[in-house]
Amino acid sequence: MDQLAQKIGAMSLEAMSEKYPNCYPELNPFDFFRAHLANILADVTGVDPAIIYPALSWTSGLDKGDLIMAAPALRVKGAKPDELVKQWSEKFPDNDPLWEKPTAVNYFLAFYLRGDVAVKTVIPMIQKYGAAYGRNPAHGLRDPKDPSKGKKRIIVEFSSPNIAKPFHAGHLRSTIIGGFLANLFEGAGWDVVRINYLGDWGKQYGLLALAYERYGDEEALNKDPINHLFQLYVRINNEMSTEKEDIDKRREAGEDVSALEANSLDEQARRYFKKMTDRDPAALEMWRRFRDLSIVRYKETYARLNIRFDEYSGESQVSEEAMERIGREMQDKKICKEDKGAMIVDFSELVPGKEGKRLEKPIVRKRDGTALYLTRDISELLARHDKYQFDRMIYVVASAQDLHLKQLFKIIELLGHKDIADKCQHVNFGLVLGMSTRKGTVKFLDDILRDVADKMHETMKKNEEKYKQVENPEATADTLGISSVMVQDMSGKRINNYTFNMDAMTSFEGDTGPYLQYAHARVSSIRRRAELTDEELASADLSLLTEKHAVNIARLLAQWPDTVQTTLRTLEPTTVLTYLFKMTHALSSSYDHLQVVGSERELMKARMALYDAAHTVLGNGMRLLGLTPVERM
Ligand SMILES: NC(=[NH2+])NCCC[C@H](N)C(=O)O
Repeated sequence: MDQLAQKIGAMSLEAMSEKYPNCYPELNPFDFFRAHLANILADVTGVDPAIIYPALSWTSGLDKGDLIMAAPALRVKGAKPDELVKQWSEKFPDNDPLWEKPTAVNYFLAFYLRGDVAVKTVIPMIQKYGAAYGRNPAHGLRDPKDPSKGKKRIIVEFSSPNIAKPFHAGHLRSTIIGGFLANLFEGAGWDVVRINYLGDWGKQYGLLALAYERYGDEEALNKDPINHLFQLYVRINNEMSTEKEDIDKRREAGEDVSALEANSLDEQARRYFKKMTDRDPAALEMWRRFRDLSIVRYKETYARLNIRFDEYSGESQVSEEAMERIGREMQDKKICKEDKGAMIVDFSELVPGKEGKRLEKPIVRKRDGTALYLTRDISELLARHDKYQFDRMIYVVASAQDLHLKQLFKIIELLGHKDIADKCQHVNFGLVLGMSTRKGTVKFLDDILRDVADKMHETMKKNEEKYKQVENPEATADTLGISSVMVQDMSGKRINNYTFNMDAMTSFEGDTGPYLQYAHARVSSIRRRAELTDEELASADLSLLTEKHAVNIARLLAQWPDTVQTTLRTLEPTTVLTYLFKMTHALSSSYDHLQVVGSERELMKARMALYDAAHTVLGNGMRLLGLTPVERM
């Protein structure tokens, strides 16, 4: 890049990053192109380049240019925007080595890179950075100019299933999106702490222990803890509802039910859980086993999804003392008040207007003195801040809990910690429809992943030739199955609901996981057949890449680091996925025009260098999403 800057007489890279905010021309080709363009436009328009630089934005497609600028964004007074753009495009130099003379469209200027620019800058850059192309450690630095000041710290809390209950679609989405966000911030130079906040506390765990005492099976527990605990959970819950119905009936019939109630499962569970909160060793030991065994199994599933956690926290880990302390503080600060023996937060009295009403009146302590989900979250948030001193914290939780998290953040603010509340963000998402089976019975994540993998395995077997060459077809089918599920999940905006559709997600038609994997594997296969070394690719004569298809692939490759930067703002996996599918479409339409194997040697080297760069970027994008790119399928 530095050489290029010298050759074209542009300002040095260092000067560029001094002059423009978040400008990293040595890592991001578009920063380089933009900075150079802003300098020219400053001369052409007489406007301060600091205003021009952020006004240069993305186009909706390569046919609309590489960058576009709306004239009104430069705030030139007294002139008509459509006339301004005409003047500016005329004044724009004809001989700039990077940019063609811009075209005026209404009140926009559309800028196109010269044919060879993307090809010659981007391919060497990708060869140099490899897996790091697209990363930019500066985003997470406390001081981007001085790495010795250290990284900013972000907590990503995600997945957070409930022990003994099914790992449902909400947890699956949280796992996929959270894993992706953690990767995203890691690549942007943040110190990332991944926390799994398990649902592992409450009366239902007392009930579960009772079930185990009655019907537990040591062997089944060790073999498949998640399923066994779930079976116990379902059985005891059924029993409890039958019992409740019976008591209700008797009560209606005028019977005295107090003795029955005092000995009911519900009451026994409450007493058991009380023992747990009182730290009774025997009661805790049983619960601890359930928790530990469940975590072992969760870890196996997470590993299949390329996910790990730094901390398995959970509702059980919140200290009773801390909750009591904060409870008193809330009372002193008049944030909560007594209501029929319970403690509630009446937001309508604390927060003016509609917002106060919308936040409702959550309970923070029940009549019997026990804490709730919200109470635990309040303490946990503050404890995390003490422990990690985070700069930012993201909760990846379904939009069904929008209100809960709004209440949580507002209470933190009312406690006098607006600074902490401002660092917290709820990243929400919609529902997955149609995931439970017809009978309404739930499915475990492992079962779903196995079903999808089986389906992919069947498809793979249909092509005998290829199938024989795949080293470990089961493992590949598993990877493809997981990709199917993940890509379907990340295809739309997070907030949208979608329907779990096994046929659609495993299809090779359309923008699916298998199609993305296929696009990646296809480039690998060309590379295998071309039998070229890395040195040969590095010395390829890139000026041979003159075809429109080659140029367009390079223009897209240049956009990757910018796409990652945009994603840091949108926090949407679909931003990355949309880019990757654009890439795969450009690749698939290019193959007929850019033959590699069979072309003359120098041309073959140049084209392979281009495809190899595309292979790197596809792989980088897929790994960022949490997918495992396959080389053969
Ligand atoms: N800090 C939080 N409340 N995180 C979300 C936890 C999700 C909860 N375990 C559930 O399944 O609904």
